[in-house]
Amino acid sequence: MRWLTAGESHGPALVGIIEGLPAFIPVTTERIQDALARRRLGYGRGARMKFEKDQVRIIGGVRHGLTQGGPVAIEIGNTEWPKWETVMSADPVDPEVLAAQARNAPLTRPRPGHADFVGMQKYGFDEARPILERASARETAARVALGSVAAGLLRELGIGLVSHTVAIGPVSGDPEAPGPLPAPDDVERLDADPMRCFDPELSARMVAEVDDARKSGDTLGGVVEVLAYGLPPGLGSHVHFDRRLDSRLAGALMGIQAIKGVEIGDGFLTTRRRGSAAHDEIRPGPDGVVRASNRSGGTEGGMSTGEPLRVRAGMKPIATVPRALGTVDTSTGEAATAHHQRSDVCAVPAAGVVAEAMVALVLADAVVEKFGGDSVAELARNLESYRQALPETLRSAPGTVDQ
Ligand SMILES: Cc1cc2nc3c(=O)[nH]c(=O)nc-3n(C[C@H](O)[C@H](O)[C@H](O)COP(=O)(O)O)c2cc1C
Ligand SMILES: C=C(O[C@@H]1CC(C(=O)O)=C[C@@H](OP(=O)(O)O)[C@H]1O)C(=O)O
Repeated sequence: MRWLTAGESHGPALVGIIEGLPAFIPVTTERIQDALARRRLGYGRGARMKFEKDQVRIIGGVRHGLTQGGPVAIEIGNTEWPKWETVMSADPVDPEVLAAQARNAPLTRPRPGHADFVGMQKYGFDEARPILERASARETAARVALGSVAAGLLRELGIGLVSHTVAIGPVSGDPEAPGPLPAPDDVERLDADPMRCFDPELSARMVAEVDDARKSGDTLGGVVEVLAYGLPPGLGSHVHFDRRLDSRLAGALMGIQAIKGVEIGDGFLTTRRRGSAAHDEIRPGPDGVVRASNRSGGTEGGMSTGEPLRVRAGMKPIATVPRALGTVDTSTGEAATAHHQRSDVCAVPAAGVVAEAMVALVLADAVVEKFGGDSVAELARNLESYRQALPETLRSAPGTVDQ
């Protein structure tokens, strides 16, 4: 399976293409639109989330609500395009017409924490517009659209995903005593929460933190967690670094704009424990082998164990800080303050939805790789025969975790 996105933040549209998925995955415009609406959720986002709309058009690979086995291409049109038609025109524009556009003023005060400055150095531009247009996390809309196709395949195999916010800035629960974990059935409840947080009391403290940051002209980051239930054991492999499921998940999550850390299971917390309190003991159970805990987060040796997958991604605070940061004006070499028009105060809840999409893409890839098949039915058959072929003493009975 492979996938690709194209498009700029203020371009006419984003495009995503995914190839290598079987036929008969349910995909509709409405489903993709719903997935994209979830990415716009969350307290702390800026004005752009309100006035800009995502317009979904499936342009290949799907017929009558089902994939056909060929590449699926999805276009996400941008309703703001008419305002940017000249500034972002693909074809050459009369320099006089361009000069008259206030929106085209050269961005020569690169923003620290963005791709602006190093992008200008690397690609040889004398202003940041061509860099920031592609670096913008607007691109994550295309990933979420593709992720919804991948999640559709996983759903057909009984694999369900959910994401939630676990920290905003310094506000988080007790890492040693986490509350109950959400399940895929909790998605609606989570989406209704302003921070997409499972604990209402914690959510209220997160909202207060966002309000406080906004008041002081500042921004926030945080941590999201993605959970996947119903995975078979054995996705990924121990045999090579780039076949490990944990390494593929970490790469995919680090590939989201502003993600600075990834943890699998208890992650860095595990490093503070002794070995006797760090791993998940294997026990015989009435319906198969069970685990005493799931500290590993559902992977061992780079493979899924069959227990719930639990991965976290840490997002740095939004880099376009209203209380503008110091920079250099590259047209003069003088000290200056960075460009700031508007920005999100906090986009962590949206990053959770993007992280969920990235995990869905990695898992769908790993499932297709292990079980193959050109139709969902063939893939499901292959998965079932793998489960059935496991001798009794090697069969897991997952979901028994009591941390
Ligand atoms: C969903 C989402 C929304 C974001 N919104 C903003 C924003 O409004 N302003 C901003 O400065 N950065 C925003 N970012 C982060 C920037 O895209 C990111 O800081 C930039 O790409 C540089 O980060 P990097 O060094 O990790 O690539 C957002 C990121 C995500 C995932
Ligand atoms: C448009 C989206 O996110 C944008 C991502 C983003 C950034 O720098 O990454 C900066 C903001 O855009 P602007 O600077 O134009 O206000 C966000 O609104 C989106 O998520 O759809």
